[in-house]
Amino acid sequence: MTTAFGTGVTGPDGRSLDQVRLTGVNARGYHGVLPSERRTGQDFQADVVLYLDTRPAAAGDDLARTVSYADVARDVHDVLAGEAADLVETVAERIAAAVLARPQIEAVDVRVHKPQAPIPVPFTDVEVAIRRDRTHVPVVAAPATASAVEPVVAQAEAQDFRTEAAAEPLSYEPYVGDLAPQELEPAEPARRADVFEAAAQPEAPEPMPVPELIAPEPVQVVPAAWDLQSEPAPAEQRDLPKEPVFPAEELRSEPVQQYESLQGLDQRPDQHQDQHQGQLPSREPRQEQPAFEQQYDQFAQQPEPQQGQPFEPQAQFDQGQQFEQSQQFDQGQQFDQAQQFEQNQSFDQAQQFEQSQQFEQNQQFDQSQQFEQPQQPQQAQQFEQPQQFEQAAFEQGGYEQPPRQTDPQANHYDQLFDQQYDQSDMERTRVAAAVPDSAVGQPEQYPAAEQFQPAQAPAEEYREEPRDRFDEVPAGYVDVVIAIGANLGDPQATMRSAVAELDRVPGLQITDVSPLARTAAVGGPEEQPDYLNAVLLARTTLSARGLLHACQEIENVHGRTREERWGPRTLDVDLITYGTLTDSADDIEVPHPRAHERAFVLEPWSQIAPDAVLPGLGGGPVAQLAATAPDRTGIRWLALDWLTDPEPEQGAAAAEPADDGGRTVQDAPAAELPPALPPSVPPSGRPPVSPGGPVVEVPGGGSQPQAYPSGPTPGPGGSVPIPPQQAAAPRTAAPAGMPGSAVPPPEEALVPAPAPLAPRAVRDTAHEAPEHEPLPQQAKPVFAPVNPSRQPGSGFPPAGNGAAQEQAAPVFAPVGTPPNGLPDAGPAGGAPHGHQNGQQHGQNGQNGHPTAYDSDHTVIRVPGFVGEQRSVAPADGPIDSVPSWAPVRDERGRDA
Ligand SMILES: Nc1ncnc2c1ncn2[C@@H]1O[C@H](COP(=O)(O)OP(=O)(O)OP(=O)(O)O)[C@@H](O)[C@H]1O
Ligand SMILES: Nc1nc2c(c(=O)[nH]1)N=C(CO)CN2
Repeated sequence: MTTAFGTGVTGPDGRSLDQVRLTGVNARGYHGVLPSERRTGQDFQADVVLYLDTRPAAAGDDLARTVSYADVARDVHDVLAGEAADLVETVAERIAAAVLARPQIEAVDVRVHKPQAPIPVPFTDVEVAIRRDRTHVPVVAAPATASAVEPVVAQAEAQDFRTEAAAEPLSYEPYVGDLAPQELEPAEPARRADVFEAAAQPEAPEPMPVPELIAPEPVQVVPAAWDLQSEPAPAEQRDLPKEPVFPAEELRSEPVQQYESLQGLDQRPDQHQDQHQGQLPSREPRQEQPAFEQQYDQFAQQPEPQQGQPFEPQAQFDQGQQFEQSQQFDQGQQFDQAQQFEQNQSFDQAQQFEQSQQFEQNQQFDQSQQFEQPQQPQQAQQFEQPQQFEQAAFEQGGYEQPPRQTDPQANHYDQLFDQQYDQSDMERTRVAAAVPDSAVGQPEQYPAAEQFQPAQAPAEEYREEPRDRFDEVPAGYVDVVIAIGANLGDPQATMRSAVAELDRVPGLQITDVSPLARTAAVGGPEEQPDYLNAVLLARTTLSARGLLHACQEIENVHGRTREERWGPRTLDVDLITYGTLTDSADDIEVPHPRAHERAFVLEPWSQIAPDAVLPGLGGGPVAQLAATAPDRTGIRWLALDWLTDPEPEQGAAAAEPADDGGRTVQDAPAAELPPALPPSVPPSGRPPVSPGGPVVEVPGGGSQPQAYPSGPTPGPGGSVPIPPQQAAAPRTAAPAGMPGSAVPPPEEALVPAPAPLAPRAVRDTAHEAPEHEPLPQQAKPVFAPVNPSRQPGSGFPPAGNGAAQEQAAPVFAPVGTPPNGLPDAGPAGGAPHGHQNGQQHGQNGQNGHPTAYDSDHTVIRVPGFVGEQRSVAPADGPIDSVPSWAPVRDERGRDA
């Protein structure tokens, strides 16, 4: 957000006002939408620039004629630490209101920072910056806690400098301006702040002025929590000259009291006297209990926590705890420092005692947080994880890849696996009976229980209360990453189908689909066909376990069997990440325990999320992990338009190798050729088709015709018809495309395919012959929505509208050394190579290798991932890892 922060304000006389700048006021606040933010709080910072005429104060060298920055700081701090707001914007507005309650101040710039915001990607800060003045007034009133009472001298002389205005310690009021004019009360006429208006009488305080744009309509004033003590301070208190004036103790938040306590500012004369007599000042009961104090109270009422309940000690969870402990330790340190500071202030013993009590309280609160985790494992932790992960990453000095660790769950996982394969029948039954989470009392809708036909009654375990964090249903969407793979049957068709089916799972939305990778099998029996792999980005409101069950159900629908570990399969759907949750249970572990070492997951993932970071042990930047994964050389190619490419004609001749001057399949060393995939046995019931279609780039630069039977040819306009009655077909556990199938054939969900298709821009993640990589002239999105009902906002590029597609074409710009002879890049200055409408073949690079965007714009080679690994993507980001010309923004305007 940009603002004119600190850029100057003209005063009533047309001259620039002076500025008092206060930066970096910070406090732990409880603002935010997420429950965990409300519960645990986080650091907030604020900067303010006060615009006023400082001449009166300077002339008399008199603090009373200006504003005390200490008072302002306290107010700012009080807002940050005070009543929780959902939005940073509201916090900024409150600060502005508190500041402008001082009549001397003509305008204020406020910046509020939320550097620990729960954002699951690396970031530095979230900042909201606003400017408010006497005409563009804050949309909330000043907090009751604001030090709005000005010294008498300042008030008396304010008129000379045209700065008087109401200074009552008003409470915040909900904004009822242009947002909800119909709710305005006629009895509450709109008032405009006017710096020339006389200050309100103390005995009859005026309401906080509201913007003039407010229509005189009825208003329903919902008292904010800030209103709890909104009566004006008594006249005596307001008139106290040059004395620090504080809101009643019960109105001040605990952090504010601590702050004041540290400053020795919270002691009233009588309290000082008490302390000098060695007595502790009694604490008045608070009417407004800070959130963490409530938590403390709750904790105090709870029984002694039992060790190990309900989580098993897990390495990853321990790690999470460490992060939290380090946070707590930090807090503790702050309090240690605070204590020392107090001691340095040589306050009397009574005060120190009180403060040490506070410190103890805090320690107890820390403990309560710690023990709350096992007792209240749901919800909170899920959202705390991002913070913990972020925090840990920051503490480590960025997202440097931690030393690779061997799978800490290996034994457990192996056991689990053996069990599963020993009892594969049981496993099938269990998965089939993995009834929706609605059966465990959760509001999940996938899939409706009655639509299942489990082989046996749902196991008792599924009727239990949520067992662990994997059963938590999130309050909002959680970003997830799902990997799919197949090497039996008709892999591409199955995977297309799976994408459609996943997107149709209620509570799950696929937001992006990676290119399709052809990969050498990793692990399992030696003689195994190549896999096709892809990664899906999605967001879900399902619990992690609910989502895994949905994935397994789709595996089952496609005839997944488990005969041997890592054996060939018709479909594998793995849950790679669930937000930044890192945890494991008997039946589920996230992140997927082997994701960090699997190029067949990491490489497709990094293609669509170059900045993605895999959380957890062994995690790190996905692109970096991909570049070093042991199986990276097994990545054969990436197909771009695999979701939307038209089905090759029956019996079509194998695609001619591109006339690209590169080696053809015949030229390629046999050892480099990917093994042929087995004959198709499509589970979808559609007839197999002969190979043909996209050119496959093989190690060493050769090409080979290759194809997988896929969906039907799009109709006119590139759309694929969707029979409505089938689209609404009920879900059952029958195979896709069969009568009563739970899963409609994939084509039903593929709509409408943009025609003609062109490849999505794909990052070249390696550095092989970068100078010869051409710039595709027009790259367009190749992925169409897989569910027509999910329209704008679903994250998919616009579909079906040729013009829209045209406009959405990515912008290309040079990010490295331009290829020889290429003009400056840009939307209109692309390389002469490339293609249009998917008809031209990619041109040959000057080194004799085919271009990165190959024939039919369907398949790209993956230099560096085939043959010898030539380079490793640098740690400092995807842009640097792109060797030459490459898209810097994709069709959605995102960085590529
Ligand atoms: N994040 C996860 N994603 C998928 N399965 C998981 C996950 N965590 C635990 N599992 C468990 O792993 C079991 C085996 O899964 P599956 O048969 O798909 O393994 P695989 O795909 O052959 O091997 P791998 O787990 O190495 O990918 C499943 O029954 C499931 O309960
Ligand atoms: N290339 C490749 N190899 C694998 C895959 C896979 O999806 N692709 N899945 C496995 C178990 O999930 C084991 N090995």
